[in-house]
Amino acid sequence: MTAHPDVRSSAQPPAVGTTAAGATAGQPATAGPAADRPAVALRGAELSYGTRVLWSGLDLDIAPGEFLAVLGPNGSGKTSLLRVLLGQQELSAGSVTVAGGPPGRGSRRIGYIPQQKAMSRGLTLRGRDLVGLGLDGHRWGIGLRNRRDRARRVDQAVAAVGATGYADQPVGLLSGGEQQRLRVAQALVGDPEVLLCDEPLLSLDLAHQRAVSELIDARRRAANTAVLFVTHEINPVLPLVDRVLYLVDGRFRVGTPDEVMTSETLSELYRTHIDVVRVRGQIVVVGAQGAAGADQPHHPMAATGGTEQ
Ligand SMILES: Nc1ncnc2c1ncn2[C@@H]1O[C@H](COP(=O)(O)OP(=O)(O)OP(=O)(O)O)[C@@H](O)[C@H]1O
Repeated sequence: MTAHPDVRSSAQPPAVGTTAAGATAGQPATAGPAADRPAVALRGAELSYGTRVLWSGLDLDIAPGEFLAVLGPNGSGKTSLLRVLLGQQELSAGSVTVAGGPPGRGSRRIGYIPQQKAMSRGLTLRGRDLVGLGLDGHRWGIGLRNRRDRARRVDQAVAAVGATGYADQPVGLLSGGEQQRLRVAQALVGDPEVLLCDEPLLSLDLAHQRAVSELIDARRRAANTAVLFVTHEINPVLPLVDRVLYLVDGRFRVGTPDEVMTSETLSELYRTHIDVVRVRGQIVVVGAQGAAGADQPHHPMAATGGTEQ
Protein backbone atom coordinates (compact mmCIF):
# COMPACT_ATOMS: atom_id res chain seq x y z
CA MET A 1 0.00 0.00 0.00
CA THR A 2 1.20 3.48 -0.79
CA ALA A 3 0.97 6.20 1.79
CA HIS A 4 -1.33 9.05 0.91
CA PRO A 5 -1.64 12.19 2.97
CA ASP A 6 -5.38 12.58 2.55
CA VAL A 7 -6.44 9.02 2.82
CA ARG A 8 -6.55 6.64 5.71
CA SER A 9 -5.04 3.39 4.73
CA SER A 10 -5.49 1.89 8.16
CA ALA A 11 -8.29 3.82 9.58
CA GLN A 12 -10.20 4.32 12.75
CA PRO A 13 -13.53 6.08 12.38
CA PRO A 14 -12.87 9.65 11.31
CA ALA A 15 -12.50 12.15 14.12
CA VAL A 16 -14.92 14.42 12.36
CA GLY A 17 -17.38 13.36 9.73
CA THR A 18 -21.06 13.93 9.70
CA THR A 19 -23.25 10.97 9.02
CA ALA A 20 -26.51 11.18 7.16
CA ALA A 21 -28.16 10.68 10.51
CA GLY A 22 -26.69 13.96 11.68
CA ALA A 23 -24.34 12.23 14.08
CA THR A 24 -20.61 12.28 13.97
CA ALA A 25 -19.20 9.00 12.75
CA GLY A 26 -17.59 7.38 15.75
CA GLN A 27 -19.90 9.29 18.05
CA PRO A 28 -23.27 7.69 17.60
CA ALA A 29 -26.48 9.68 17.76
CA THR A 30 -28.01 7.42 20.37
CA ALA A 31 -26.32 5.56 23.15
CA GLY A 32 -26.79 1.81 23.02
CA PRO A 33 -25.22 -1.38 24.20
CA ALA A 34 -22.67 -1.12 21.40
CA ALA A 35 -21.86 2.55 21.83
CA ASP A 36 -18.66 1.97 23.79
CA ARG A 37 -16.88 -0.24 21.27
CA PRO A 38 -16.59 -0.61 17.52
CA ALA A 39 -19.28 -2.64 15.81
CA VAL A 40 -16.55 -4.27 13.71
CA ALA A 41 -12.82 -4.27 14.45
CA LEU A 42 -10.21 -5.67 12.07
CA ARG A 43 -6.57 -5.72 13.11
CA GLY A 44 -3.78 -6.60 10.73
CA ALA A 45 -6.34 -8.57 8.76
CA GLU A 46 -5.24 -10.54 5.74
CA LEU A 47 -7.14 -12.83 3.42
CA SER A 48 -5.27 -15.00 0.97
CA TYR A 49 -6.29 -17.88 -1.22
CA GLY A 50 -3.15 -19.89 -1.82
CA THR A 51 -0.49 -17.42 -2.92
CA ARG A 52 -3.04 -14.82 -3.94
CA VAL A 53 -3.41 -12.06 -1.35
CA LEU A 54 -6.80 -10.36 -1.63
CA TRP A 55 -6.00 -7.83 1.07
CA SER A 56 -3.57 -7.57 3.96
CA GLY A 57 -2.68 -5.19 6.77
CA LEU A 58 -6.29 -4.10 7.09
CA ASP A 59 -6.85 -2.19 10.33
CA LEU A 60 -10.37 -0.90 10.46
CA ASP A 61 -12.85 0.05 13.16
CA ILE A 62 -16.43 0.53 12.07
CA ALA A 63 -18.41 2.60 14.55
CA PRO A 64 -21.98 1.92 15.62
CA GLY A 65 -24.25 3.71 13.18
CA GLU A 66 -21.53 4.15 10.58
CA PHE A 67 -22.23 3.45 6.91
CA LEU A 68 -19.20 1.96 5.16
CA ALA A 69 -19.38 1.40 1.40
CA VAL A 70 -17.10 -1.39 0.16
CA LEU A 71 -16.08 -0.80 -3.46
CA GLY A 72 -13.74 -2.42 -5.92
CA PRO A 73 -13.62 -4.30 -9.19
CA ASN A 74 -14.72 -7.90 -9.62
CA GLY A 75 -12.61 -10.31 -7.65
CA SER A 76 -11.08 -7.71 -5.32
CA GLY A 77 -12.39 -9.47 -2.23
CA LYS A 78 -15.52 -7.55 -1.25
CA THR A 79 -17.77 -10.56 -0.76
CA SER A 80 -14.89 -12.42 0.87
CA LEU A 81 -14.73 -9.66 3.49
CA LEU A 82 -18.42 -10.19 4.26
CA ARG A 83 -17.79 -13.93 4.46
CA VAL A 84 -15.09 -13.26 7.06
CA LEU A 85 -17.51 -11.16 9.10
CA LEU A 86 -20.19 -13.84 8.79
CA GLY A 87 -17.77 -16.43 10.14
CA GLN A 88 -17.81 -18.37 6.87
CA GLN A 89 -14.20 -17.65 5.98
CA GLU A 90 -11.18 -17.49 8.27
CA LEU A 91 -8.62 -14.72 8.05
CA SER A 92 -5.17 -15.78 6.91
CA ALA A 93 -3.67 -13.38 9.46
CA GLY A 94 -4.79 -10.82 12.00
CA SER A 95 -7.97 -10.67 14.00
CA VAL A 96 -11.59 -9.65 13.69
CA THR A 97 -14.43 -8.98 16.10
CA VAL A 98 -18.03 -8.36 15.13
CA ALA A 99 -20.56 -7.01 17.63
CA GLY A 100 -17.94 -7.48 20.32
CA GLY A 101 -17.22 -11.15 19.68
CA PRO A 102 -15.89 -13.59 17.16
CA PRO A 103 -17.61 -13.43 13.78
CA GLY A 104 -20.56 -15.63 12.98
CA ARG A 105 -24.15 -15.17 12.05
CA GLY A 106 -27.03 -15.48 14.47
CA SER A 107 -25.43 -15.45 17.85
CA ARG A 108 -23.64 -12.14 17.38
CA ARG A 109 -26.53 -10.00 16.17
CA ILE A 110 -25.48 -9.78 12.55
CA GLY A 111 -28.00 -9.13 9.80
CA TYR A 112 -27.18 -10.14 6.25
CA ILE A 113 -28.80 -9.03 3.01
CA PRO A 114 -27.53 -11.20 0.16
CA GLN A 115 -27.42 -10.25 -3.49
CA GLN A 116 -30.81 -9.92 -5.09
CA LYS A 117 -31.56 -13.19 -6.83
CA ALA A 118 -34.95 -14.12 -8.19
CA MET A 119 -36.56 -16.87 -6.15
CA SER A 120 -38.10 -19.84 -7.90
CA ARG A 121 -41.70 -19.26 -9.00
CA GLY A 122 -42.57 -22.53 -7.33
CA LEU A 123 -41.33 -21.47 -3.90
CA THR A 124 -44.39 -21.68 -1.67
CA LEU A 125 -42.77 -20.30 1.50
CA ARG A 126 -44.82 -17.31 2.66
CA GLY A 127 -43.18 -13.92 2.94
CA ARG A 128 -43.59 -13.76 6.71
CA ASP A 129 -42.03 -17.22 7.10
CA LEU A 130 -39.01 -16.06 5.09
CA VAL A 131 -38.68 -13.11 7.46
CA GLY A 132 -39.05 -15.41 10.50
CA LEU A 133 -35.97 -17.35 9.37
CA GLY A 134 -34.01 -14.30 10.50
CA LEU A 135 -34.84 -15.05 14.13
CA ASP A 136 -32.66 -17.46 16.05
CA GLY A 137 -34.76 -20.52 16.74
CA HIS A 138 -33.17 -21.23 20.11
CA ARG A 139 -33.84 -17.73 21.39
CA TRP A 140 -37.57 -18.17 21.01
CA GLY A 141 -38.06 -21.72 22.22
CA ILE A 142 -41.54 -23.18 22.29
CA GLY A 143 -44.80 -22.24 23.99
CA LEU A 144 -47.68 -19.97 23.11
CA ARG A 145 -46.16 -16.80 24.57
CA ASN A 146 -42.91 -17.27 22.67
CA ARG A 147 -44.81 -18.00 19.50
CA ARG A 148 -46.83 -14.80 19.96
CA ASP A 149 -43.71 -12.74 20.66
CA ARG A 150 -42.05 -14.19 17.63
CA ALA A 151 -45.05 -13.46 15.42
CA ARG A 152 -45.17 -9.90 16.76
CA ARG A 153 -41.49 -9.35 15.89
CA VAL A 154 -42.05 -10.70 12.40
CA ASP A 155 -45.15 -8.51 11.94
CA GLN A 156 -43.16 -5.44 12.99
CA ALA A 157 -40.28 -6.23 10.64
CA VAL A 158 -42.69 -6.87 7.76
CA ALA A 159 -44.51 -3.60 8.45
CA ALA A 160 -41.24 -1.67 8.67
CA VAL A 161 -40.40 -2.57 5.08
CA GLY A 162 -43.93 -1.92 3.86
CA ALA A 163 -44.55 -5.57 3.01
CA THR A 164 -47.66 -6.25 5.11
CA GLY A 165 -49.86 -6.35 2.03
CA TYR A 166 -48.08 -9.33 0.51
CA ALA A 167 -46.46 -11.06 3.50
CA ASP A 168 -48.87 -14.00 3.33
CA GLN A 169 -48.26 -14.73 -0.32
CA PRO A 170 -45.79 -17.33 -1.58
CA VAL A 171 -42.47 -15.53 -2.10
CA GLY A 172 -41.96 -17.18 -5.48
CA LEU A 173 -44.88 -15.19 -6.87
CA LEU A 174 -43.64 -11.80 -5.68
CA SER A 175 -41.71 -9.27 -7.76
CA GLY A 176 -37.94 -8.90 -7.35
CA GLY A 177 -38.40 -5.65 -5.43
CA GLU A 178 -40.96 -7.21 -3.09
CA GLN A 179 -38.69 -10.19 -2.46
CA GLN A 180 -35.80 -7.88 -1.69
CA ARG A 181 -37.88 -5.93 0.84
CA LEU A 182 -38.62 -9.21 2.60
CA ARG A 183 -34.90 -10.04 2.62
CA VAL A 184 -34.26 -6.69 4.27
CA ALA A 185 -36.94 -7.51 6.86
CA GLN A 186 -35.32 -10.91 7.44
CA ALA A 187 -31.96 -9.22 8.02
CA LEU A 188 -33.45 -6.70 10.44
CA VAL A 189 -35.88 -8.88 12.42
CA GLY A 190 -33.11 -10.18 14.68
CA ASP A 191 -32.31 -6.61 15.80
CA PRO A 192 -28.78 -6.64 14.35
CA GLU A 193 -25.95 -4.53 15.63
CA VAL A 194 -24.12 -4.98 12.32
CA LEU A 195 -25.82 -5.14 8.94
CA LEU A 196 -23.91 -6.74 6.08
CA CYS A 197 -25.26 -5.96 2.63
CA ASP A 198 -23.94 -7.64 -0.52
CA GLU A 199 -25.01 -5.51 -3.47
CA PRO A 200 -28.58 -5.36 -2.20
CA LEU A 201 -29.64 -2.92 -4.94
CA LEU A 202 -28.53 -5.06 -7.84
CA SER A 203 -31.29 -5.57 -10.41
CA LEU A 204 -33.68 -3.28 -8.60
CA ASP A 205 -35.22 -0.37 -10.45
CA LEU A 206 -34.50 3.16 -9.24
CA ALA A 207 -37.64 3.40 -7.11
CA HIS A 208 -36.86 0.13 -5.34
CA GLN A 209 -33.17 1.07 -5.00
CA ARG A 210 -34.24 4.20 -3.21
CA ALA A 211 -36.76 2.35 -1.05
CA VAL A 212 -34.26 -0.32 0.04
CA SER A 213 -31.53 2.28 0.71
CA GLU A 214 -33.96 4.30 2.81
CA LEU A 215 -34.94 1.23 4.80
CA ILE A 216 -31.33 0.48 5.60
CA ASP A 217 -30.64 4.09 6.48
CA ALA A 218 -33.72 4.27 8.68
CA ARG A 219 -32.52 1.21 10.58
CA ARG A 220 -29.11 2.63 11.33
CA ARG A 221 -30.64 5.94 12.43
CA ALA A 222 -33.17 4.26 14.69
CA ALA A 223 -30.95 1.57 16.19
CA ASN A 224 -27.38 2.74 15.61
CA THR A 225 -26.68 -0.27 13.43
CA ALA A 226 -23.35 -0.28 11.60
CA VAL A 227 -23.75 -0.95 7.88
CA LEU A 228 -21.21 -2.55 5.54
CA PHE A 229 -22.53 -2.08 2.07
CA VAL A 230 -20.81 -3.87 -0.80
CA THR A 231 -21.62 -2.16 -4.07
CA HIS A 232 -20.37 -1.49 -7.56
CA GLU A 233 -22.12 1.84 -7.66
CA ILE A 234 -21.65 4.41 -4.97
CA ASN A 235 -24.04 7.01 -6.40
CA PRO A 236 -27.32 5.45 -5.24
CA VAL A 237 -26.06 5.50 -1.64
CA LEU A 238 -23.63 8.42 -1.78
CA PRO A 239 -25.65 10.65 0.60
CA LEU A 240 -25.55 7.87 3.22
CA VAL A 241 -21.88 6.93 2.99
CA ASP A 242 -19.61 7.93 5.88
CA ARG A 243 -16.54 6.14 4.60
CA VAL A 244 -15.44 4.06 1.67
CA LEU A 245 -13.22 0.99 1.72
CA TYR A 246 -11.89 0.68 -1.84
CA LEU A 247 -10.16 -2.59 -2.70
CA VAL A 248 -8.11 -3.06 -5.87
CA ASP A 249 -5.81 -5.93 -6.64
CA GLY A 250 -4.44 -6.38 -3.10
CA ARG A 251 -4.32 -2.63 -2.36
CA PHE A 252 -6.92 -0.61 -0.50
CA ARG A 253 -7.84 2.82 0.74
CA VAL A 254 -10.19 3.83 3.53
CA GLY A 255 -11.59 7.32 3.93
CA THR A 256 -14.52 9.57 3.27
CA PRO A 257 -15.89 9.63 -0.29
CA ASP A 258 -14.18 13.00 -0.78
CA GLU A 259 -10.86 11.47 0.27
CA VAL A 260 -11.03 8.22 -1.66
CA MET A 261 -13.06 9.09 -4.75
CA THR A 262 -10.44 11.33 -6.30
CA SER A 263 -8.43 11.05 -9.51
CA GLU A 264 -5.22 10.90 -7.50
CA THR A 265 -6.29 8.14 -5.12
CA LEU A 266 -7.96 5.92 -7.71
CA SER A 267 -5.04 6.39 -10.11
CA GLU A 268 -2.74 5.17 -7.33
CA LEU A 269 -4.98 2.23 -6.56
CA TYR A 270 -5.48 1.16 -10.17
CA ARG A 271 -1.91 2.10 -11.15
CA THR A 272 -3.16 3.86 -14.22
CA HIS A 273 -4.58 7.27 -14.95
CA ILE A 274 -8.14 7.59 -13.73
CA ASP A 275 -10.24 10.74 -13.81
CA VAL A 276 -12.90 11.23 -11.19
CA VAL A 277 -15.37 14.03 -11.80
CA ARG A 278 -18.50 15.15 -10.04
CA VAL A 279 -21.49 15.82 -12.23
CA ARG A 280 -24.67 17.06 -10.58
CA GLY A 281 -23.69 15.51 -7.28
CA GLN A 282 -22.88 12.15 -8.87
CA ILE A 283 -19.42 10.65 -9.03
CA VAL A 284 -18.27 9.67 -12.50
CA VAL A 285 -15.08 7.65 -12.88
CA VAL A 286 -13.37 7.68 -16.26
CA GLY A 287 -10.55 5.22 -16.64
CA ALA A 288 -8.47 3.66 -19.33
CA GLN A 289 -8.77 0.40 -21.16
CA GLY A 290 -5.96 -1.85 -20.03
CA ALA A 291 -6.00 -0.72 -16.43
CA ALA A 292 -5.52 -3.44 -13.85
CA GLY A 293 -8.73 -5.43 -14.12
CA ALA A 294 -10.20 -3.05 -16.68
CA ASP A 295 -11.44 -5.94 -18.73
CA GLN A 296 -13.82 -6.74 -15.93
CA PRO A 297 -17.23 -5.20 -15.64
CA HIS A 298 -17.84 -2.41 -13.13
CA HIS A 299 -14.34 -1.11 -13.51
CA PRO A 300 -13.30 2.40 -14.48
CA MET A 301 -13.86 2.68 -18.19
CA ALA A 302 -15.29 5.35 -20.40
CA ALA A 303 -17.93 7.24 -18.47
CA THR A 304 -21.39 5.96 -19.14
CA GLY A 305 -23.16 8.66 -17.26
CA GLY A 306 -23.51 8.94 -13.55
CA THR A 307 -22.22 5.56 -12.59
CA GLU A 308 -19.32 5.19 -10.26
CA GLN A 309 -16.53 2.81 -11.24
N1 LIG B 1 -12.93 -20.28 -1.32
C1 LIG B 1 -12.16 -19.73 -2.27
N2 LIG B 1 -11.03 -20.33 -2.69
C2 LIG B 1 -10.23 -19.78 -3.62
N3 LIG B 1 -10.50 -18.58 -4.22
C3 LIG B 1 -11.61 -17.94 -3.84
C4 LIG B 1 -12.50 -18.47 -2.85
N4 LIG B 1 -13.52 -17.60 -2.67
C5 LIG B 1 -13.27 -16.57 -3.52
N5 LIG B 1 -12.15 -16.79 -4.21
C6 LIG B 1 -11.56 -15.88 -5.20
O1 LIG B 1 -11.22 -14.68 -4.53
C7 LIG B 1 -11.47 -13.57 -5.35
C8 LIG B 1 -12.33 -12.57 -4.63
O2 LIG B 1 -13.65 -13.05 -4.60
P1 LIG B 1 -14.84 -12.18 -4.04
O3 LIG B 1 -16.11 -12.90 -4.33
O4 LIG B 1 -14.56 -11.81 -2.65
O5 LIG B 1 -14.70 -10.87 -4.95
P2 LIG B 1 -15.66 -9.64 -5.10
O6 LIG B 1 -14.84 -8.41 -4.93
O7 LIG B 1 -16.85 -9.77 -4.20
O8 LIG B 1 -16.09 -9.78 -6.62
P3 LIG B 1 -17.44 -9.42 -7.41
O9 LIG B 1 -17.45 -7.94 -7.54
O10 LIG B 1 -17.25 -10.08 -8.72
O11 LIG B 1 -18.62 -9.96 -6.64
C9 LIG B 1 -12.08 -14.11 -6.63
O12 LIG B 1 -11.09 -14.16 -7.62
C10 LIG B 1 -12.56 -15.49 -6.26
O13 LIG B 1 -12.50 -16.36 -7.35
